[in-house]
Amino acid sequence: MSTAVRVRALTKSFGPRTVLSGLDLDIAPGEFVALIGESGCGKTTLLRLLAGLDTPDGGDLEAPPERMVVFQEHRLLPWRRVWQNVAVGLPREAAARALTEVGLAGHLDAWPVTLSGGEAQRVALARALVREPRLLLLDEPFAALDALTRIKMHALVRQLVAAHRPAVLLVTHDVDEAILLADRVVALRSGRLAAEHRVDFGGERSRRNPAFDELRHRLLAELGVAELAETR
Ligand SMILES: Nc1ncnc2c1ncn2[C@@H]1O[C@H](COP(=O)(O)OP(=O)(O)OP(=O)(O)O)[C@@H](O)[C@H]1O
Repeated sequence: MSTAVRVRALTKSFGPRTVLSGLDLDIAPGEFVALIGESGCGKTTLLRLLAGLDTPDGGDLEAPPERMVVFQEHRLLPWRRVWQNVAVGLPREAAARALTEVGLAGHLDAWPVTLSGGEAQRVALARALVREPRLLLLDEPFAALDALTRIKMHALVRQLVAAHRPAVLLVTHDVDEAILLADRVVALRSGRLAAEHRVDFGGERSRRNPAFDELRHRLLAELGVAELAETR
């Protein structure tokens, strides 16, 4: 497959509520796509379809079977130690390597209840990446974290994705997060992709770069909230 994800004319309704109505999306191998859109527009619905957790009503959807999801909540099993959560069916050494990569080499034998929110999400990332997925689906994985932890997680995700090169779909409310992490940002509105932007700055990818602010403003305008965002 020359694309990791290929979606055509995808439709999904819940009872009378049409959530996705003819959505097209391609994600190339190793590409990082961020999906933004207002609450309830169908972001998680699309992610669940790509994860195989739900079935579409119509259209075509191709996604690799080697796919892993990280949710907003860590979903660790409380009765398994950290390494056992990461390495279900794999040797302890595989978990140790993955946990070292996320900075938790010292927590292999810890119980999930003893972890901070940020640490638990690191374990969730290790659990996903230890399987070397071709597609990594991230559903607001940092939304419940405090701002400082989120900054650290952004840096970690950039590092992990550069090392493992999965295709990534990140669902987020956070336009800044989308621009900081993704190769391409797509906006979902009225059941379809309403806009897309390649994040292709000359120079560093940071809030200090004027191109960052320019793209941020365009995305907020496309989501219909630019003026509200400017007048806080
Ligand atoms: N299993 C379900 N049964 C009925 N309605 C559902 C179901 N799952 C989602 N919906 C509805 O579909 C719409 C889209 O939901 P979805 O969770 O995909 O939105 P979202 O963009 O991810 O929202 P948020 O950003 O708030 O998480 C919402 O109106 C939601 O209530």
